[in-house]
Amino acid sequence: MSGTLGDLGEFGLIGALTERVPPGKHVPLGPGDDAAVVAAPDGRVVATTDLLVEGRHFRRDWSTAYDVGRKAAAQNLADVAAMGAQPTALLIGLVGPAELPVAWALELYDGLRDECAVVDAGVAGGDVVRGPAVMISVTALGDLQGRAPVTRAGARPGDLVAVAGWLGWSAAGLAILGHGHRNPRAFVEAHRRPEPPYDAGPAAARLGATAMLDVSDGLIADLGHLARASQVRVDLVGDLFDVPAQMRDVARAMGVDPLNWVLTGGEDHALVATFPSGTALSARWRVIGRVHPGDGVTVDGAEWAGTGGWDHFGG
Ligand SMILES: Nc1ncnc2c1ncn2[C@@H]1O[C@H](COP(=O)(O)OP(=O)(O)O)[C@@H](O)[C@H]1O
Ligand SMILES: Cc1ncc(C[n+]2csc(CCOP(=O)(O)OP(=O)(O)O)c2C)c(N)n1
Ligand SMILES: [Mg+2]
Ligand SMILES: [Mg+2]
Ligand SMILES: [Mg+2]
Repeated sequence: MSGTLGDLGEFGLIGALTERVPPGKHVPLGPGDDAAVVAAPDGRVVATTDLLVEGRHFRRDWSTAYDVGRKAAAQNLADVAAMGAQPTALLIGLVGPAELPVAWALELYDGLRDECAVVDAGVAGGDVVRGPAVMISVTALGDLQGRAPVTRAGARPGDLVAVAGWLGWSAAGLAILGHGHRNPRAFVEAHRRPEPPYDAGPAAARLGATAMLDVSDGLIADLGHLARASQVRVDLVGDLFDVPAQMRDVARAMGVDPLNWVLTGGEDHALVATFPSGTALSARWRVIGRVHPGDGVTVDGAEWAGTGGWDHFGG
């Protein structure tokens, strides 16, 4: 569809967007009324929201609208999975200038639709408003399917710390884009379109995970939240992290330490969980450390010097 949001008007835009995204099987009443109705068979709903702001979370010259849509959905669906829940539906707030091409908004919705399809979720509704920059607000809902939520607060001394998914790939991709490059593609693609290991979330809950979160800001920063909530120390074992050769090569060319990307890079939305020692973990979980009495996050017993990850208002 050609033209801009200004050409189409608010209700034309809503019609064009909602036509593109099926509400999905958990939504008996989707877009079109004052609110959507989302099924929650066991009566406990997980709800989470994240904002994406142009220039801060994405750049339109670095990512296509489709990729921004995939990432906006992924960032929120990963939070639902990190509670051990099955995602059911998204609510989308879209802010943009009247000059924004309609095609950009439609492609954004194609990305939202396709990422939702990975977890069998849909888009239940949203809002559109004119504003100076593109901003996307995503609220995700999920179903605990009768399980207790896996919070950040349940880790106990002696537990194993394990990760499912990627670490450092998105940060490497961001660094590559920041240097004005587009290659190696694998990292740039990982930045544009993260692939959270969604089904590992409910699987971890079934395995008896004591705490869990997704890595959005950086492993050390995010584990810091888990350590604080659980009143424990998390010790990571450096030798348990294997940095891929290709990541080492990129880091060498930039004169940086690739372990920094792995330990403090966000936006891969890997799931990190603690499990009672002796838990029979499937191959997708890599053990990276252990929980101890105390506080904070250490690497090989030593405090991590420097920032542990992204802070929107940090120095
Ligand atoms: N403006 C806000 N009002 C209320 N709660 C908030 C606000 N911002 C963040 N939170 C809550 O603080 C916690 C940490 O937020 P955040 O670091 O963004 O989590 P995540 O990385 O999983 O998205 C979450 O439980 C979130 O709901
Ligand atoms: C243009 C651009 N600059 C910088 C970044 C890096 N970045 C932006 S936000 C962020 C952290 C994750 O986003 P946040 O809003 O904190 O999500 P949450 O932790 O709430 O899931 C990172 C690493 C980016 N993705 N794009
Ligand atoms: Mg958040
Ligand atoms: Mg999170
Ligand atoms: Mg954050």
